[in-house]
Amino acid sequence: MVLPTPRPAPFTPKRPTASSSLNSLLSSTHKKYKASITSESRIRTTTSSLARPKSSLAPVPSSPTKSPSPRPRTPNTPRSKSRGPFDDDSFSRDIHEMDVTNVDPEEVLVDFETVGDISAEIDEADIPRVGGEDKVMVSVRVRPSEAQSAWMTDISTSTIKLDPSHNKHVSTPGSASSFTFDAIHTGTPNKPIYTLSARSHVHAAMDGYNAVIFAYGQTASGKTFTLSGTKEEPGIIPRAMKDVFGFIRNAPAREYLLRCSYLEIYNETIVDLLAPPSTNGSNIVQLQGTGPSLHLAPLREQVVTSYKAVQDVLKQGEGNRRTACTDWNERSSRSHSVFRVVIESRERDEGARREAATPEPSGRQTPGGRQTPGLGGRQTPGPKLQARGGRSVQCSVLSLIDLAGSEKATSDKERTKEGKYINTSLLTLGTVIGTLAENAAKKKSDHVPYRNSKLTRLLQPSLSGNARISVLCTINPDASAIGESTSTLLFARRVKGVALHAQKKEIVDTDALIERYRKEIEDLKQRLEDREKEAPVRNRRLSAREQIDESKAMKDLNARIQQLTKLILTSQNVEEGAGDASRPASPVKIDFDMTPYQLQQELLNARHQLESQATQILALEAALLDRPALPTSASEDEKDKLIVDQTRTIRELEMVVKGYEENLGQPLRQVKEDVEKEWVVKVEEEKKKREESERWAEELVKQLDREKKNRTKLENERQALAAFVTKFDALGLGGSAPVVKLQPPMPAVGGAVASFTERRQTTRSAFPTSTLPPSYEEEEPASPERNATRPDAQQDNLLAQETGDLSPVRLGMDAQPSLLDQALPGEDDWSMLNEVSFEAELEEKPRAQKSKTSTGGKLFFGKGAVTGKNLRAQSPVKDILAGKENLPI
Ligand SMILES: Nc1ncnc2c1ncn2[C@@H]1O[C@H](COP(=O)(O)OP(=O)(O)OP(=O)(O)O)[C@@H](O)[C@H]1O
Repeated sequence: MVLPTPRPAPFTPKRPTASSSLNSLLSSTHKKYKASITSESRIRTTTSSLARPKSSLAPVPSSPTKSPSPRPRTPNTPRSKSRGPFDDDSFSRDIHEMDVTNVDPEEVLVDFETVGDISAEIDEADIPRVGGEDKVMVSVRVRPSEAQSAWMTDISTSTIKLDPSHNKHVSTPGSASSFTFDAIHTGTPNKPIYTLSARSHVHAAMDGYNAVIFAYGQTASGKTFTLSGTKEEPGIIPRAMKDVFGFIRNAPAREYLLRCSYLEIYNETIVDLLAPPSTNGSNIVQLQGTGPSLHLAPLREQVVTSYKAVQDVLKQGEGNRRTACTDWNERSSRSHSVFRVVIESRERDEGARREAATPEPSGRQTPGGRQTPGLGGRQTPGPKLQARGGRSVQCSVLSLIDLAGSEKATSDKERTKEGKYINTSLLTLGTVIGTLAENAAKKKSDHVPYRNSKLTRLLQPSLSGNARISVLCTINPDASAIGESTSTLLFARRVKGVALHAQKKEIVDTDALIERYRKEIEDLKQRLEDREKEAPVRNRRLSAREQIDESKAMKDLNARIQQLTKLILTSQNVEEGAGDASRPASPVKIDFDMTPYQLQQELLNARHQLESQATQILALEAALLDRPALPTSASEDEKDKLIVDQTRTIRELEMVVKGYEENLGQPLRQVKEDVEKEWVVKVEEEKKKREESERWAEELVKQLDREKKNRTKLENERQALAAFVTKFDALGLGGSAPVVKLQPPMPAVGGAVASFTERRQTTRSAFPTSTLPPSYEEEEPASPERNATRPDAQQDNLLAQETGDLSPVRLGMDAQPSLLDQALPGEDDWSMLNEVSFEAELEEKPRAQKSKTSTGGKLFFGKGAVTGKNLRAQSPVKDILAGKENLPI
């Protein structure tokens, strides 16, 4: 019975830790196990533990540690951010703030001036030309290990060979032979890896060639460490991007436009790592077209103008990458990741260079009124530089690829499934590379199965020759991994055989948009100039409000001109290291494959941003106008001169003001005095008039009071007389006529006049004409005949006697008709009435009765026989009656 050979223990990299607390936590868990992804499990720790060298090699990574993680995420599940080489406090900016749909490529150009001072960052070492331009550059990196390395390396000859002591333990074909490549790397530092194995390719990309750098190797062999690195030991990607800006810095004759995208191939699905994670698959990228016209859509690209912007992009992409804890690697990449930089560049024109040399006060205004071309076509998403004046635009793509590691079946089902996809695609890559190498070696053109995997399809344009390629093969030096390492080295050897024939891609494109923008700027400038010329004349005609509007319109024009001409980043305002906060939001995302609705939304947002920026610009302009005419750094002489000038201006203005005062002051004062006098007279007149009116009103009030009093008195008199007549009748002095209870009418407005008229007519009919006062005669001549003609006269008279209506007072009232009939009665007339005292009369009543009894005579009022003498002696009423009524007494 053959016992199964025990499976060699897989490499268990020691996890470098950044914090001591985390370190102590992890040091207690050196056991290997599997776990699913969590944000914790994806924490990339750094290298304090790497400082534990065993020999000349750097310390070995620790074993994976258990993480209480939930299940791995599905491709479309939004993933949380993890800490990685690009995690930094400066990454705090939300990537969505940088979304701008409509990016003007001219506005995001980077050139040697705009890139800032990066001298401290650039490795000035000569770029080694290893590998040749028609061959793939292949380097091997041996990861440090705590265990004895199974491989012997000779860095000077770039050779690696399995230690002969292990030959007897392995049966992998070819493992015994030695391998020679372009470079062999050991140790932890990433800088030599970049300098020797990547830098020339980055520069080739900047020169207009497509370039691909990818890391290939067994899981946990150090691919991600090599490409991304850590914060302390940045990998190829961050170094390459710094170098890109350094390259621009050293290329004063050209200007560049950079666009980044970041994607991963997970379980044969291409996912956009920069698109917002979504559940409806909107971040799934499709491969469209074939061969050289192959492109990815929809793919979000971000225009970057500084290294800081690149860091933001990397951070977002890293946060979205799928990693998981496996049996071999605590944070294993479960996908192939591709970071792409599209580099467009063109020659700068002479005018631009000259103007750039003398910085404009308005910042990065484009020299010579640089035209703003539109965006590129859909075929190449994102903004495209436009060729200028027949000069071409170079376009190249730098792809930095971190392949997932080949691995054996794991104890986790999910990881096993992922591993299957990973291994299949790596196998296909191997096959494709093998075929290409064989075709190159044997000058054949056998079918290359690019289509067998997404990875090879994606790499097709590069692998088919039109790219400079650098392959970094990472190996685990442990004896337990000799099989995988040998396989990696064999792959590397095959790759070495692939022939390349990379070509620069140049576009000559004379897009009319440039002219359109240039013309718009010229038109706007002309309009502004015209308005400025007319301004003094026009402003005299305009109201204050209109003048404000006019000045706003001019400011708007100015703002638009500045917007259009402010195009190119200059060395003064872009910093390669820390980024430039004064720059417009950058990097700027472009995705022309979004739905129209999404594009509209982004456009709307961008417009809002533009508006608020325009407002800011206006405010800054205003502040600029308000600032002192001299900078604070101006020399004392200049300041003195300015003060003298301004003093002179003030004096001149004072003289002008004085002249006005002298010439116009006196006449104006005279006019003012005249007007004041005139107004004083008018005011006096008006005062008098008002006083008169007030007096008149007071008089009226007084008269009204008197009228009221009189009315009250008259009413009292009436009531007294009514009582008197009643008593009179009750005494039987009214004859045989039955006693009729007096029912005096109630006073009413106009009622006195009506009563008076009625009584007058009654009286007229009752008295002989001769006894009537002349007024009666005049008004209506009374005669017996006439009376006889009045059949009702007798009856009226009788009725009057019966009702006692012919009272002396009423007759008196006849003489003094009514207060209401007189507008303003004289004082004398009223005094007569005032003298009438009914109380006194009533007091006299018993006396009158007594007299009547004693004399036995009759007491008549009206036509009765009562003597006027008695009445007059007893009451002032009787006097009135005697005097006014002219009655026979
Ligand atoms: N040269 C090196 N020096 C120090 N540590 C290293 C080196 N190479 C790799 N490591 C460490 O080894 C561990 C695994 O490395 P890494 O994640 O880069 O492997 P990988 O090949 O990307 O794995 P996978 O394919 O599973 O993603 C990490 O903790 C990393 O820091």
